[in-house]
Amino acid sequence: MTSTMASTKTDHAGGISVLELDGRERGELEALARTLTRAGAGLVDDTGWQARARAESCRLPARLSRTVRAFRHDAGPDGTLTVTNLPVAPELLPATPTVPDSVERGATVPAALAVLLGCELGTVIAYRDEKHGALVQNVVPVPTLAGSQSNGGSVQLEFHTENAFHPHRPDFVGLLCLRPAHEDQVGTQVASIRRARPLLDAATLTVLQEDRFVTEAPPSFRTAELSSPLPVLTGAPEDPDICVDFHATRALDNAAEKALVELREALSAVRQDVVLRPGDMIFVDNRLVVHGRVAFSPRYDGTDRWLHRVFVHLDHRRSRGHRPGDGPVLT
Ligand SMILES: O=C(O)CCC(=O)C(=O)O
Ligand SMILES: [Fe+2]
Repeated sequence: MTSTMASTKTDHAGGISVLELDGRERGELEALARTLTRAGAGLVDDTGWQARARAESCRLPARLSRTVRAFRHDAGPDGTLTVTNLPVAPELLPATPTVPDSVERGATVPAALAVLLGCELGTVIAYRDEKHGALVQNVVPVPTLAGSQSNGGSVQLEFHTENAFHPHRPDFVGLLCLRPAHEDQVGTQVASIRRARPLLDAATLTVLQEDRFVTEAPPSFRTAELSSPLPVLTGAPEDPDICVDFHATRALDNAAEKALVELREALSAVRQDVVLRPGDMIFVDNRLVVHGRVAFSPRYDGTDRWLHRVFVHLDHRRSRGHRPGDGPVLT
């Protein structure tokens, strides 16, 4: 299935939810983001700036606010929300970065937009061992990472729950497109367990709910090497959460391995490819949806695909033990 970003908000039956901002809403949001570029030290990772962004997020256009809050309450069968026509002007951007661990420290208009929308959804957080703990990260192709299962790669990125190994993984992942891929068809891929579950038989679902899987941490996370044995599906059996990374999760026995293969097939069958264009921001409910990306061919000449990424938690307090100094960055 392919979803285009052309429509106004669709209902849940017709594909993933899309909210297209109108010209007035886009203008209001641009003014708000511009205010934030001048606030405080003008740095996203400054706690004073973040407090200001939280306060300003109360002034989002009402329709956007309503849509984000409804999505937070229930992310729907596809577990994703895409907001389009955000005020991003690709012609005004610097060259797409090409270095590993690239982040956006400056409170630019796109960085402010990503944080504003993230604040409306919950609390924007980051991880110390990933991209220097910066709140706004760049998803860009990096030559030395081309073949890697990371967002700097350009090979097919396997379906994953973001930071699946981490006890406080994000509740939501937001990806804002600044610059599209050359092919104009490089898709972020999403697949919801709410769509895939009906394709799985009862015995497979039972195995997936048992402590028969371990997930490795990426090499950059030095603190946690391997999760304890855990289920892939948790919570209400008729509407479970999913936590799996098809690159990093291993089954502990043959039946569990078979269940993992079947889960992957079911998710692939309900997969949707989302081609993000400049000014499109997709939010993925990381408890219901796995995401990945198709392979593509970067040029590394400053014109490649460029996304900003933010992570959102709903319960900031719950991760306090992982947040030294009560800041937004988790260990
Ligand atoms: O490049 C994409 O569309 C998604 C990359 C990804 O999985 C991530 O940044 O978390
Ligand atoms: Fe990801």
